[in-house]
Amino acid sequence: MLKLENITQSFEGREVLRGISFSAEKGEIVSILGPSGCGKTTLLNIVLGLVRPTGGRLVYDGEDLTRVPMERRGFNIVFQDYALFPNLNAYENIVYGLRNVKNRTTDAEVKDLVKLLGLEEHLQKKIDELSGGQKQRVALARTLVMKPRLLLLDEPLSALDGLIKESIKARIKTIARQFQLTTLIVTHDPEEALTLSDKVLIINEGRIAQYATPMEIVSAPANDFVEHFILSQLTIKRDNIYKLFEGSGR
Ligand SMILES: Nc1ncnc2c1ncn2[C@@H]1O[C@H](COP(=O)(O)OP(=O)(O)OP(=O)(O)O)[C@@H](O)[C@H]1O
Repeated sequence: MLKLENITQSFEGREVLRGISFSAEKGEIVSILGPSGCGKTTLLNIVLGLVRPTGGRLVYDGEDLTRVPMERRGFNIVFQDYALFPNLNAYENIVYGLRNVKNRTTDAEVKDLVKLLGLEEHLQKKIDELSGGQKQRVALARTLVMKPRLLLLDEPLSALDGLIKESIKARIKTIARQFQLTTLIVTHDPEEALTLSDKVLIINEGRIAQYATPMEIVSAPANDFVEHFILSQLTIKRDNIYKLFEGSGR
C-alpha cells in the first residue's frame, strides 16, 4: 500500500501542496485530478522521488521512502511525451532498460506484454513510424518490463483521441488488475479520471477537495469546487450528447 501523510511542498516560500494525505491499495488505479497549476505534477514527482517534499511522509508497504532516492524506490513513470529513443525501433525501446538487469524479465514475459499491448506487428518500426497510440503502448511496455512496484502515468491520454483513447484506457485497467500494480495517473480531464479510476484524488489549490470513488464523487460531491468545476463539465457533456441522440431513434 502507498501512503502519503501530510505532504507539503513550497517553492521559494510559496506553498504549492498544503497537507496531502491519502493511501492507495495494491492494484488500485488512482487519478490525480485538478485544474492547471493545482500541484498535480509536483505530487507525482514527489511520489517518484524527483522532488523531495518540504514536509510529510511517503510510505510504501510500511517502509518510509521519504528520503529514499528515486532509483531505489522501484517506481516507474511514463512521461507525457513518452520520451522514446527515436534512433531505436519499438522492440529495442521496449527492452532498453533490461540491458543492465537481464534476469528481471524473461523473453517469454516480454512477448506476453507485447501481445497484451497489441504491439506484435509494430516491433520493427522506428518511433516516427508509429501513431500516438502505438507510441503510448511502446512507452507502457518499456516501463512494465522493468516490473515496477508502482506505475505513474503523466497525462497518458491527452495526446490521443476517440477509440484509441478508449483502447488505451482498457489496457491500463487490464494491466493494473493482471499485475496487481498500483497506478497513479495525473489528468486534468474529469471524464478520463472518473471512467478510468478506482478512486479519484481531486486537488484544488494544493489541498484535497475530495478523495473518493467515481460513484461517490458523482452522487455526493464534497463541496462547491467538486460540484462546479468537476461535475458541471460532465453534466454539460452528457446533456449535449443526450440532446444529439434524442429523437434520432438510435
Ligand atoms: N521547481 C519549481 N520551482 C518553482 N515553482 C514550481 C516548481 N515546480 C512547480 N512549481 C509551481 O507549482 C505550482 C504547481 O505546479 P504543477 O506543475 O505541480 O501543477 P499542475 O497541476 O501539474 O499543472 P498543469 O496541469 O498545468 O501541468 C505552479 O504554480 C508551478 O509554477
